[in-house]
Amino acid sequence: MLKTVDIEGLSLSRGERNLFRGLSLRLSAGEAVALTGANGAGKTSLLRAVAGFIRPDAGTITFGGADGEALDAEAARQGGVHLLGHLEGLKPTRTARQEFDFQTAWLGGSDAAREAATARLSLTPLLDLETRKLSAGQKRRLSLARLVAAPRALWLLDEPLAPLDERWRAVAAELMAAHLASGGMILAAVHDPLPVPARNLDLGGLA
Ligand SMILES: Nc1ncnc2c1ncn2[C@@H]1O[C@H](COP(=O)(O)OP(=O)(O)OP(=O)(O)O)[C@@H](O)[C@H]1O
Repeated sequence: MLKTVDIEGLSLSRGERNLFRGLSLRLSAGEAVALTGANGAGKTSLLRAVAGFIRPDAGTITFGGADGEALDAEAARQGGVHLLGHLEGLKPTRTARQEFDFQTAWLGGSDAAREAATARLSLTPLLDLETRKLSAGQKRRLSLARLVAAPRALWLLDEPLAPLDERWRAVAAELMAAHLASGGMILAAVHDPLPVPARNLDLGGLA
């Protein structure tokens, strides 16, 4: 079970440009960190590096288990990490139900957890719509449902509240609080404060 994430001396570039150097961060069970910084500072890139989609120029990202042992990074990412990006990764002509069922089956969610997620995010009226017909906030609810349907220790969230209205921001806040209370971790790129207690890591302005 994933309990810690250690980022040590991380340097990341995109194209020719270095985004940051020597970044270190330790995240433990029950903790949230809000990543802030100017547009283009590298918040999304850092989330994608932790998820394993971008290779750093230097530094390490280590995942730890309950006894403090280092976990195999690929296995930790496969079984312990959710990345919720602001592009929702939905195929436009498939229905919300097809996407939700496909994604949660792939992620290994149980039927009970899937039903709980559908109820919590009030997805029933949306499930038969093609995803291209969903609003930005409705798409985000579909993505948040994944987090409930397939529990994983580390949530990497890219501007999770941005498209949500007040009602669904409150629900997202409750989901985050419950996740932290059960020993989960959150690393979130935000321009507004996270709705749960969080440390701040500021990536600053453009390099
Ligand atoms: N696939 C890519 N190839 C080359 N450069 C990229 C790529 N993706 C992002 N970048 C660049 O990397 C830099 C950091 O982008 P990133 O999306 O990580 O910033 P951000 O801090 O999340 O910004 P925002 O607040 O606007 O969401 C930007 O200058 C961006 O143009």
